[in-house]
Amino acid sequence: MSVLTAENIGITFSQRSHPILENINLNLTSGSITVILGESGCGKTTLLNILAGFQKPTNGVIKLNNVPLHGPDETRAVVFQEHALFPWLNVEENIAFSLEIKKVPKALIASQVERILKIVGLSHAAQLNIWELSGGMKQRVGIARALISTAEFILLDEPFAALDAFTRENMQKLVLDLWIEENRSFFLITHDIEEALLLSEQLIIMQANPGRISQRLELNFSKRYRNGENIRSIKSDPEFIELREKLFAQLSHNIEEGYNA
Ligand SMILES: Nc1ncnc2c1ncn2[C@@H]1O[C@H](COP(=O)(O)OP(=O)(O)OP(=O)(O)O)[C@@H](O)[C@H]1O
Repeated sequence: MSVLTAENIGITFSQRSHPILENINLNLTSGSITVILGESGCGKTTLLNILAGFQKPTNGVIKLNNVPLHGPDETRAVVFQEHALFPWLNVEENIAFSLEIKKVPKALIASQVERILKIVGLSHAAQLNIWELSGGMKQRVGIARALISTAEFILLDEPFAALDAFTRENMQKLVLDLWIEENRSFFLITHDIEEALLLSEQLIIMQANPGRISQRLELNFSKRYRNGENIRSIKSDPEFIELREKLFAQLSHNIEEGYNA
């Protein structure tokens, strides 16, 4: 089992006097699903960039199985909020791109792409151009590109922010299905309290100025989905609603405190 660890992560940007992140400690184990929830500007994307190896922290270290990591590598793949797809390539070419670069044999690429298209429900759209896709389909291509890699850790930065409520719930279902079927670790940033509650085994709540972890919750709503309960039934459960309202009140209090600071 692999573990990606953030140890005492802090970062201060040179043009700012105060730290953006301070003393962040995290453990992501393979097969787990972790969600980060926090107000705008508390440093969620910065933390994801540090975990991905795109950004170097000022303090602390990212480790994989206790070995320090010093940049991006094949163990971590990122799905961005903006789909970051290549508009001049069609759906299957976008998904195949990273394998083409590595000069993987054509037949192997074709079978991998076919497998991943099936997993994300896009087999019918393999030949479509990117501009012919809906927002949800584009985000499926983004996820497919991460899944075709061998990355054990899939890091998703607010992947569904731009989607309507129905498509969003469809995508939440896709993430849960992938988590159940693929033995990988998912780390997802969201602003959406319902999404955070539904998708996380480990829910990390962050506060701003400096960005820090204010709370960690172990939740079982995702496990209830794994055990066969449907998403609407979970989201309308009184326990879910009570926790949603509690977190809403808590986060709005944090934001008001931030305004008054
Ligand atoms: N490279 C950088 N240089 C200077 N400041 C930066 C840099 N990257 C991020 N910041 C600042 O760090 C803070 C945290 O930004 P970040 O995007 O990580 O927050 P966030 O919680 O993801 O926000 P949102 O939810 O709005 O996307 C912001 O004030 C941002 O302006």
